[in-house]
Amino acid sequence: MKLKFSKMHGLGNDFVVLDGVRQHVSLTPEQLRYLGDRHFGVGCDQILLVEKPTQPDVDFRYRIFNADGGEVEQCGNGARCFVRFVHEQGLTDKREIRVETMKGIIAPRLEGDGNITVDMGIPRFSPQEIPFLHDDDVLIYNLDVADESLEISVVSMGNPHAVQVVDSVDLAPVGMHGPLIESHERFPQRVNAGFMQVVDRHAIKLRVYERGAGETMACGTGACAAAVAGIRRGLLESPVRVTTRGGDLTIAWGGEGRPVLMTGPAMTVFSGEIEL
Ligand SMILES: N[C@@H](CCC[C@H](N)C(=O)O)C(=O)O
Repeated sequence: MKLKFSKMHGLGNDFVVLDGVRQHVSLTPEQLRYLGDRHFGVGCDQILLVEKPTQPDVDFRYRIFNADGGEVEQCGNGARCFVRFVHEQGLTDKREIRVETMKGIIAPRLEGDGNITVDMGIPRFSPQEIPFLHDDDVLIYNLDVADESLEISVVSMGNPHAVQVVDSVDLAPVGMHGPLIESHERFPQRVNAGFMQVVDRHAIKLRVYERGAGETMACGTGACAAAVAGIRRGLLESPVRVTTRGGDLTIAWGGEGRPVLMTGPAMTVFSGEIEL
């Protein structure tokens, strides 16, 4: 089977994007891992699949697979690439679209300057919604990791995040603690581990060890989760500039019960065809 794809990225968080509207796409976990493999396949952090919607009043269905082959609920940088892709491929000419994901509707909008703003939905914090095994619903939890007690905040942006404040993102033990947090027994569906350094009340630096992909150059939902956790903890005010290893995102949040807005770029690198 030959499959057409585009290679895209949002701040270096890279994707293989597939048009499942005009071609039939049904991939096994092995085929997804092959597409994601940087040595034997195309190489990416996530594979994004554009499909026809299954609900009324939405334009597309958006499915996301980590490089390890697992399907997940949400991907922020991917959402911006999704909009760029459906425009470049002539699948729509609407500047604002409504997209169905595993965990609800998101609404990305192509801005006049070429950036994309995505309404990422309302963040959730209760342990059951993450899911996170804990009886209380509090702002900061202690998590035992490698003989240390880390202070984390938990946020669901549709997908699960554990965010901690560090003195320096450059010195943070992302490679050592990241995988231990990702697979911690208190996160039954695993988790994305964020390490945020507060620069000032409107700016942070962020590194994220992503579930199913390892540390990425940037994580859109991770940026939303970190900004929201920082605002709830009284450390930050909206809007927040989030500096990742791949560049900057702007995150705006109006507080409890309000949606998070994420703004940033999305790029196409090349298109190709691969035999599976
Ligand atoms: N890179 C993404 C998040 C992708 C999914 C994540 N690894 C998960 O397993 O939840 C983003 O930009 O949000």
